[in-house]
Amino acid sequence: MQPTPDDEPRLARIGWSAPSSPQDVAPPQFLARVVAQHRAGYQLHDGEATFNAQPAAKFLRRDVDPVDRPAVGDFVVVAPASPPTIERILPRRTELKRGAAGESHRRQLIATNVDTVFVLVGLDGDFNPARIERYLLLIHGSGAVPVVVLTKADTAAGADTAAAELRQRLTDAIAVVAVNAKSAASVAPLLQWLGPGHTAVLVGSSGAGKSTLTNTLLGEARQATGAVREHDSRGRHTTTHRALILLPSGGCLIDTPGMRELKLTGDEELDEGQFADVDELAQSCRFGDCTHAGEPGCAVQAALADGRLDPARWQNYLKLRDELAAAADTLEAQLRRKSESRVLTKALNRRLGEKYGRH
Ligand SMILES: Nc1nc2c(ncn2[C@@H]2O[C@H](COP(=O)(O)OP(=O)(O)OP(=O)(O)O)[C@@H](O)[C@H]2O)c(=O)[nH]1
Ligand SMILES: [Zn+2]
Repeated sequence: MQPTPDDEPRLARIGWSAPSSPQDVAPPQFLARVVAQHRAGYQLHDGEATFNAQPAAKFLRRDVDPVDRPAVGDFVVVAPASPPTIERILPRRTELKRGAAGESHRRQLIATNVDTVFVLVGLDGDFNPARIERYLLLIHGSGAVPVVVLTKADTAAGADTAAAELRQRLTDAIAVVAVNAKSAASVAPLLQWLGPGHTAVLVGSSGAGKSTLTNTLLGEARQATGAVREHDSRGRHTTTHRALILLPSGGCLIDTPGMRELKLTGDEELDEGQFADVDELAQSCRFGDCTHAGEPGCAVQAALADGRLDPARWQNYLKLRDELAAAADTLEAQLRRKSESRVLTKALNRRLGEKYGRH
C-alpha cells in the first residue's frame, strides 16, 4: 500500500517525493525519516514531530555492511512498538559518502535522499577554487545536484570577478550564486532548490556562513538558539540540534556535524562532466596510454599549442588528478599497514607459542 493522500502533505514536509515504485506500508506501520543518529539509536521525524527509534535486530548483525544500515535522510518503515522500531529502509534516491575518519578505510554514508548540495564558500579569505572543485568531486556520483554559493558578496571587493572566474572554471551545468547570506532578498535565488519535497544540505568550511544562511532561510534565528553544546562520553564537544530543518519554502535542510567535514577518500574519479572537454581530447590521442607529456600525436598538447585548451584549465586538471592519486595512495597505505599489523600479530603469537608452548 502506498502512503494515503492524507499522508502526502505531512510527508512532503520531510522531503518525501513520490517514489518511483509503490512502497508497501501496511498500517499500523508508518513512514518516517531519519533525522539524526546517536550512539543509543535514531531520531526520526514523521512530518509532525520527532521521536526516538531503535533499528530492527537485523540491522545490527555484524555481517551487515554499515551502508545498509539506516542513515540520516533515509525514509524508513516504522513499527509502532515501544520503542518504535525501524523495520525497513526505502530505496534511496541519492547517497552522499565520505572517507571514514581514523582507522577504518570504509566509506561512510553522510546522508541519503539529498537533492541539492549547497557548497558554501566565503568570498573573503576562504575563497579557494581548488577546494570548491574537491567538494564537487565528492558530490559527483552521489546523485545530488551541487550548487556553489559564494557568501559575503556584500563585503568582499571583487566579488563579481571571483564569481565570473569560478563560472569559467567550472562546467556550465553547475550553478554559481553569489549572495549576502544575511539578506532574504539576496538568497531568494536559492529557493528554486528548496521547494516542497526537496532536501538540501549545506557544506563548507567553518565560517563560510552555513548557520547564517540557515537562519535567513528560516526567517528567524533558530539555528544558533537551537544548538546546545554538550560533552559526549569522551569529553569532546558535540553540537546537538535538530538535524532536519523544515523550511517555510516547503523544502528541508539536513544539517549533521558529519556533513560539515566532507573530505576526499581516493575513491572518487575525476568528474567527467567537469572535465568533459579534456577527456574528449585525451581520447583522440594517438596512443591509448598517452601521458600527454610530449608523445607524438598527443591531442592535448596540440590543443594547448593552438589555444583550444586553456593552460590554466589543463594545470587544474593535472593538479586534481594528482590529489586524487595521493588520496588513493594514502588509502592503500592504510590498508597495507592494517594487513602488516595482522601479520606481525601472527608472528608474535607464534613466537610466544614456541616459547611458552601455547598454540
Ligand atoms: N556580511 C556578511 N557576513 C556573513 C555572510 N555570511 C556569513 N557571514 C558572517 O560570517 C560569520 C560566520 O558565519 P556562520 O554562519 O557562523 O558560519 P558557519 O559556516 O555556520 O560556521 P561554523 O558554524 O563554524 O561551521 C558570521 O559572523 C556571519 O555573520 C554574508 O553573506 N555577508
Ligand atoms: Zn595525449
